[in-house]
This record gives sequence, C-alpha cells and structure tokens, in this order.
Amino acid sequence: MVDASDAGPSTSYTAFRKTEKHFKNRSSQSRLPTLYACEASRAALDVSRPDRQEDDPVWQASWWGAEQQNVRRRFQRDKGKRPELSEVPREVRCGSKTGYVVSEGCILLPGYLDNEAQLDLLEAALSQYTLPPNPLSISTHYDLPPNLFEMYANESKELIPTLAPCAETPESTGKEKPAERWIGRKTVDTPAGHVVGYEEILSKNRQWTADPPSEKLGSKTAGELMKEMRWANLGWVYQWSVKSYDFRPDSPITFPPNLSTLCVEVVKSVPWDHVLSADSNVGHKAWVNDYVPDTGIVNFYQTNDTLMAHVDRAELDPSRPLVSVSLGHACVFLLGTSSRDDQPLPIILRSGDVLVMSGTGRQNYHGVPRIMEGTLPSHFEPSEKDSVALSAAKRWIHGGRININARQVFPPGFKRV
Ligand SMILES: O=C(O)CCC(=O)C(=O)O
Ligand SMILES: [Fe+2]
Repeated sequence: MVDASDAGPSTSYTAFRKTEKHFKNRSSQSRLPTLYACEASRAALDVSRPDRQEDDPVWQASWWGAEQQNVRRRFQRDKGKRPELSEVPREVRCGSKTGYVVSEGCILLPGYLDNEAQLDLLEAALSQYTLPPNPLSISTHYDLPPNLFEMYANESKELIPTLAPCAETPESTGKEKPAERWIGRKTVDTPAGHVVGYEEILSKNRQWTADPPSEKLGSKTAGELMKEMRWANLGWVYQWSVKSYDFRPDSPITFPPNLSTLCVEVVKSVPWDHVLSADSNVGHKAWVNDYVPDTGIVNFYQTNDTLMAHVDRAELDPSRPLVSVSLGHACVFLLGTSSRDDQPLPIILRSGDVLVMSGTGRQNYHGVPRIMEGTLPSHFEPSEKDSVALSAAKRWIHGGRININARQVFPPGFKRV
C-alpha cells in the first residue's frame, strides 16, 4: 500500500504521493486552492458547497481564503470559456438529484442525504453495523462485549481485556509495520489492472490466518476502543492481509437492508448511458435491475486519520458500482487514475455526499489524505430530543468522519463451485 518510491528523495515521489503529502501537511492549515484558482495541480473540486457561504462549515472553519468567495458561481460562469474546466465536472440529472461526472464512471451526488437521513445512518453505522457477527478492526485484538457501542453510550468505565496472544504464523507475524499510520488496514498491493478470479480467491482463503493479537496492547474502556476502531465489515468478509473476500461460508453475513435500499436507489437513479462513454463495455444496462450490494466497509476516521492511495479490486466483476457515503466532518478525497504517476483530482466530500465509482473508474487510485477539522455541520450538535443512542453517536462524530461504502462482489448468475 506504500509507494515503492517512498524510500527515495522527494523528487521520486509519484504525483499521487506528492498531492497526498500536500494535503496531509498540517503546518499550513486552511487556504485550500479551488479548481478555479491558479495552482491547478492541487486545486480542489467543491460541488457540495451550500449556496450561501455563511451556511458552509468548511468556509466557517477558514479552509477557504476570502479570495474564494463565490468561487462556485464564477466556476459555473467560466466553465465554457476555460478549457481546463470544461471537462470536469459534467452535470447529469440523477432522478430528483444533480450528479457530477468527475471522471470516467465516477459520479458525485452532492447532498444526496438530507440531515435526517444522515443522522439515521450515523446512528445505524455506530450502533448496528458494529454489532456481532460483523468483524471490526479491533475484533482480533480485544475480547469485545456483545454491544460495545451501548457501553460507549452509557459511558461505562469497565475495562475490556485483550485477547490472549497466540503463536505466530508464517503468513502474518504481526511485526510488519505500515510505513506510516493510516486507517489501520494492512494489505498487500496488487499490480494495476489485476483482477482476481474466483479460484485464486479460494486459494488465498485457504492461506489466510487472522492477525495474531498484539502483546503490547492493554485493556481499554469502550470510549477508548470506539476511538481506536478503524472499520467494520458488512456482508461478505474481506481478508485485509490477502486482499480477498472469504468465500468459504455458504452465504454472507446479512447486509443491512436499509443500506442496501439506499445503494440500489442511488444506482437506479444514475443515467448510465450518459455517464459512461459510448464504447464502454461493462454491462451497465443490467445494473438498474440487478445491482444489489452484498459487501461493504464502514470506515471510522478520527480527524488525524488518513487513508492512503489504493484501488478496491477484489470484487469478481471489477466494474459494478461501488457506492460510498460520507458522514460527519468534510474531507479531501483524492481521485486518481489507474496510475499513481498521474495527478489526482482533489474533491471536497461533505456529510451527505454520495460518490459512485464504476466501470473503468473502479480501477482508479483513490485515498483520503485529510479530514478537515472544524467542519462538522450543525445538525450533529446535541439536541434535548436525542435518544441515548443518537446522543452518543453525535458525541462520536464530533471527533471524526464516517464513510460507508458498499459493493456487489457476486455478479448475478455467478455459479459458486
Ligand atoms: O473514506 C472514503 O471516502 C473512502 C474509503 C475507501 O476508499 C475505501 O474504504 O476503500
Ligand atoms: Fe477505496
């Protein structure tokens, strides 16, 4: 997951890595250049900005300089005149919403979820999606209680013990360290364009063993563990160390029905014939009828977490849509191409935005180099009417961002052996 060039001098960094470093740099917070502004290579695309500047938490938190006032209006006005702006983003009607085609197969639906829907999904992500049998990043290290979030909501001070360390295995010694801290997913990289077949996956399933619990960890409270948790797995279980789903069970863990309904609705709303190029041959005509997510990851970010450049290419059909929802603080999302050497497009993702990656766009490198501090929208502020669970969920999101992304790993009609 780390650029091979990372060990060398800065001049050998890939274009993707340089942009990641630019946005990770905390010494010069604020002053984001926009796509309209001059430094085009690092300029960020911002289409979910509210119409009134004063309503924008990103603006309020001083991420934009005064010179960026009304930048979106100027962007719309000048799009036709400036060739570098005419390609991205192309506007498309998605049902009752507006979408922007930000690159081949990648569509951003700003503000797809209203405030109420965001709060419902926030509560579900923390209180339901973290329940057993869904694996959590911390499941292999701690002897978790049946309901960790409930303990968090009740502000329990009870200590949750670690699991006993077990013998090392050749596949995973637990000693490999990622070159820098990121969202806690240890993976091996695969060559660009590599798509794994079912047989290859089953053989990886047989090799895989879970990470052994670390001996260095100590008991923690639910409050500490809810901050340490980096992801929850939905549906088919992904094995991070071998980058494959575990297809050994007969059926997946039940995928949350409400989330499935949301993702299907998003995919049905996209006018695929207008989004994908005419020569695109990815079977998109079927998606409106047979797209059903069966796996997903919920990413839990604290404001200093990042997600490094990667491609999600473990699904059997490499082009079916991946639907990705943002909640909480805004972030800078980098959308690249199938090569890390190409300059990625920085996109501001706000709470309620939905990004769909599909077709050849599924092979694009992407990552999250920055969660934008101070950008939590006001509907996440506590209210007297909140239930215990919602109030705890709001408390959690004050320190972070949640991303929920769903995919379909088994294309319809696929026969398992
Ligand atoms: O947090 C995000 O917006 C992106 C997450 C992502 O790319 C992933 O989980 O594969
Ligand atoms: Fe991803």
